[in-house]
Amino acid sequence: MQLVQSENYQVATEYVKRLGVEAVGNLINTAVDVRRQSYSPYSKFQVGAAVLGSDGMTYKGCNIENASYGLTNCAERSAIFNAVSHGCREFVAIAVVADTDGPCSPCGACRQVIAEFKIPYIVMGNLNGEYTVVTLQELLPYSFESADIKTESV
Ligand SMILES: O=c1ccn([C@H]2C[C@H](O)[C@@H](CO)O2)c(=O)[nH]1
Ligand SMILES: [Zn+2]
Repeated sequence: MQLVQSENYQVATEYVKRLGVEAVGNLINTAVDVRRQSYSPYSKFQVGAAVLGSDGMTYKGCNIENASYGLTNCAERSAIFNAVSHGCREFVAIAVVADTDGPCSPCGACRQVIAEFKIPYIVMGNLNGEYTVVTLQELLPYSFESADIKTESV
């Protein structure tokens, strides 16, 4: 698949340089590949995600829906939970891909989980090879995090 950057081109180019063009391409291709495992009989909207761990491993995830719609797990959270289940808690970047017009953007719930693990770069793509990269700070500014919980004050 021919990859073409869209949206915040200048700043995204800098992020791609930091991550490495090959690493970004591998993450997108892995997300496209695992998207085929999507269990989405209700929305019929297939999503794939791949997260690169600091251990150098790539962990995959797809969206998994449920007859009780609210129990649906998005591809991004599936990928992160897969990584954590394998003992990986530190990450370099996450990619998400779906059949969207522009790059597919993570939902609010996934943004919060991405923030929990402080994943620094988020690669958003689609099946046409259009993609962009944003930082965690750009994706979810003013995030609520563990440091905000003061258990002593209870
Ligand atoms: O970034 C996204 C957006 C949506 N979905 C899933 C949830 C649901 O199964 C379907 C439609 O929202 O797509 C993801 O996995 N990731
Ligand atoms: Zn989500």
